[in-house]
Formats: sequence, structure tokens, C-alpha cells
Amino acid sequence: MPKLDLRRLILLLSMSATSLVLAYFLYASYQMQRELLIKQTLEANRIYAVKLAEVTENFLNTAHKQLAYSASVIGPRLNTAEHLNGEVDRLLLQTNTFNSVYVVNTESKLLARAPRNHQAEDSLIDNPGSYSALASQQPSIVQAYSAPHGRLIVAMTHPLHTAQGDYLGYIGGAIYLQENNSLHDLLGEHYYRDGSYLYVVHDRQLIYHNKQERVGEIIHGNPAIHEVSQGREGNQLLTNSEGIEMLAGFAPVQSTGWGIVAQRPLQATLTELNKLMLNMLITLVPFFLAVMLAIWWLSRIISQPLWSLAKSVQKDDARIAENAVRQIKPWYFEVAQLKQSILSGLEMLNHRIGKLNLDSMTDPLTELLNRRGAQAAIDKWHVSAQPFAVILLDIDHFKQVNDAHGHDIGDLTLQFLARQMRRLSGNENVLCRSGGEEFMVLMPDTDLKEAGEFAENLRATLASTRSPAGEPITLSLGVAHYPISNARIEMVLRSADQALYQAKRQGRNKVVIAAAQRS
Ligand SMILES: Nc1nc2c(ncn2[C@@H]2O[C@H](COP(=O)(O)OP(=O)(O)OP(=O)(O)O)[C@@H](O)[C@H]2O)c(=O)[nH]1
Repeated sequence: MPKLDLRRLILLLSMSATSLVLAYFLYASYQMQRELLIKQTLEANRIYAVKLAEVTENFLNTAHKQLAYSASVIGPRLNTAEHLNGEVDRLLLQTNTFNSVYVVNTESKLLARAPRNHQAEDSLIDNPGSYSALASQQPSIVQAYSAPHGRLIVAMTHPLHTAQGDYLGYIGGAIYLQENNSLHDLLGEHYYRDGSYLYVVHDRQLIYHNKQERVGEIIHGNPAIHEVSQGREGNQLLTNSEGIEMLAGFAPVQSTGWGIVAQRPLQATLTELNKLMLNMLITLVPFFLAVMLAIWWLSRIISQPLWSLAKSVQKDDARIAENAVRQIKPWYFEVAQLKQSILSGLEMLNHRIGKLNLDSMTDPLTELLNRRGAQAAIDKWHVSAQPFAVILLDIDHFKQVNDAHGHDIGDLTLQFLARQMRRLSGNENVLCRSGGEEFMVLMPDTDLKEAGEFAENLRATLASTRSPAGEPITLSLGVAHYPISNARIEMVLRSADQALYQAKRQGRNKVVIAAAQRS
């Protein structure tokens, strides 16, 4: 017998199906959320980089305007040291835009500087930025360079003119990339806690980075830097110099050719999602268990009728099995069909058993009951203490019928006698061929007198009716009664037999009634 029953099978199937669907659902929603989150973060970083590029652009414009204003205040009065120092001090102190402000004449000589330092006035400003500013005589931005004191500097200049427009030199403002200033504050406001950071590059050189030691570093092989250096904005998933996957957004500062890159580690982005998925799983587990419980319960309801059908069919008695099957209430189609099929099978079986039973109790020649059939009736009456009369009868000299007319005529004669017995007998009587040419009539609720009259009538009828043998047959009959003849049934039958024997001895064609038992 296989160990797996329908209930377990349903549960197993449902569990596997539900688990698969759940796993797929979690996997698919994780993948979708992951993609969405990556896309959103990339886009957010791009927008952030664009915004920051705009703000930087504005900052640089404002710085230029400040220099332009100072240039207009200074005017042609380059010889007045007090005036020059006053203005460079004001510009340095009033805003936090520059780390140093200085005025340089056309010979690249320093005329004033704030803050003051060892650099003597009239010293030569000997760097390519200064020369190019003097050469262009235009507002300019001097890209990052290392100053003699070791600092990395971005400088801005604005030309100084006389009222007539003669060029006198420039006023310059230096932004130290590794030190505090408005630009540093502006870029430093970025949220750095979850590993996110931003940096600014110019010509692949880091001119701003939250790790100050990295400022000045030249970066190779970074696709975001490559793109932004080409003046393009966008976003990209990339691996940074430390091998960490980053979601980077980048945008150029058009006026300076700088590139701003804002990035967030992929892992930090997905950590929240992982937590979310775990919470989802934890929330789903009780629901999953509840569903399994419901399926367990439902599987019981589904398997119960089948189980009952199987149990009912296993009963020893086909009649009891049939009744048990009838009691089962099928609530779904297949069980109803199965019940119907089983019932048809059992009905057929019971019918066959009934027919076999009947055959085993019937005499095939006369279709009266045989000895076993009569015995069954006697047993039944015995149990219910039913009084009855019994008549044993035997054809006289039947051997002669066979001998004279043949066995077939003998058979027809036996059938003829059976017909006569049926014709004369009431329905309630049990008629039986107890063997050979011997017959028996069992008459419930009939006394000896009535039974004797019936026996006499039968004898007289046969004696006066032509049989298949061509002439009437005569009968000898013995009559007894239960319990009048004897309180024990087998003794009653013996009494009837003795009465029959007596009838034979007294010359045949005769009825003898057994004497009542003496009490
Ligand atoms: N045709 C036919 N004959 C049967 C059947 N059963 C028994 N017999 C015959 O019945 C006869 C009974 O003969 P006996 O026992 O000598 O009795 P009887 O000739 O009737 O004589 P008594 O009973 O003494 O009057 C036998 O010849 C059996 O062959 C049967 O089914 N068909």
C-alpha cells in the first residue's frame, strides 16, 4: 500500500505550488524593485549633479561679479597702496568666496594682497595663469594649478582699466581647493553618510573630493569622468577606484569645463530593499501557514467521501456495504460518479448473490424449493416460534412410471405434481421437493385438521387427474404439526416421515396424520 494518501497529496501539491509561486513572486518583485531603485537612484544622482553644476556656475558668476565690482572700485588708482589694500581686504573678508585676493600690474608684479604674507609687494607673479590673464586682458579663470606654497588653486581674474580703457593689470581671487571657502562649503553640503559622495574633476584631475588627500589626483579609466569631460551629463553604474559598485550621476559646469559626479554605493541603495524583502517574507509566512492550514482542512473535506467510500466497500457483507455506500453524501461530481458506479457494482453483485442463493435453494426440475430452501424456512420459523403443519408426500410406485414410460415422462410427471401442489396450495405455504419423488408442504399457522384436509384434497385430486404418464398417479402422505406433534422440530419431521411410511404400509394412496405428542 502506498503511504501517500489523497490528503497528503493535496497538501504536498498545494505546498509546492504555493511555495513556488511565492518564491517566484518574491524573486520577480525583488528584481523589479531592484531595477526601479537603481534607475531612480541613477536619475536622482544625475539631477543632483545637474543642480550642483548650476549652483557652481552661479557661484562662479557671482565670484566674477565680485571681482568686477572690486575692479571698478579700484579704477585707475593702482599707486595708492592704502586704497588697494582696503579693497582686497574688503573682498576677502566680506565674502568667503576667495582664500586670497590680489592685484597684479601689467608686468605681473604683485601690488596688493589679502591676506598679507611674506610675499613682498612688487614681487613677480610667475605662473602661466597670470601671464595668460595679462595676455588676454579679459576676465579669466585659471584652472587648478599647484601654487609655490603647495596648495592646489583655482584662480579667477578681472582686468583693471583706466577711465580711457587702458589696461592696467588685473585683480585676482584664488580659491584653495583643499581649504575652507564658499565653494568648499557648497560642495561639502552633500549627504555623505551612507557612503554617498561627490567629486569635481577637471581634465581628469580631482579638484574637489570629500577625502581632501585625493584632491589633485589624476583619474584614469572612469567612464563617468570620461563622459563628463566631454561635456555630457548622464548617469552610469560603475566600479570606483576601490572596487565598489557605484550609481553615478554626472553633469558638466559649462563655463569652466569642470565635471561634477555624485554617486551612491549600489550596496547602500539595495540594503533598504533587502530589509523590505525580508519584512515582506516575515509578513507572508503567517499568511502562508494560514493558507496551508486551510488547505489541510479542505483536503480533509475533499478526501473524506472517498475515504468513506473505500471503507464502506471493504465491509464483508455486500448488502451492508451497499447500505453504507448509500449513506455517503457526495458533495462534488467525481465522488457522486464514483458512488453511483460502486452502487451499480454492489447492486449487481447483490443481485447475483441473491440469484445464486435462490438457485442453491431451488429444485431446477419443478422450481419448488429444495431441501435446503425448506430448511431455511423451518429455521426462520423456529427462531420466531412460528407454529406450522408439515406434509411429507411420496408418489406411489414411481419407479414403474419411469420403467414404463421412460425417465422424461417421469420428469414431466414430477413437474405435473408440482403444478398441482401449487394450484391447490395457498401462497403462504412453502412447497418443496425434498428429493427424488418425495415432496414436502410446510403450512404456517395451520392446524393438523386443516393440513389433513389439504393433504386429502391433494391426494384425491391427483388420484382423479390424468398425469403425463397417461393415467393418474397416487400419493401417500404423512401429516404432522409443530409443536403439537412434537416440541422439537426434527422430531416433528420424523413424525411426518413415520406417518408417510405408515400410509405406504397401509396400502398407499392414503393420508396418515401423526398422533399428537403425549404430554
Ligand atoms: N424420472 C425421474 N425419476 C426419478 C427421479 N428421482 C428419482 N427417480 C426415480 O424414482 C424412483 C423411486 O423408486 P422407489 O424408491 O423404488 O419407490 P417407488 O417406485 O415410488 O415405490 P414406493 O415409493 O414404494 O411406492 C426410482 O426409479 C428413481 O429412479 C427424477 O428426478 N426423475
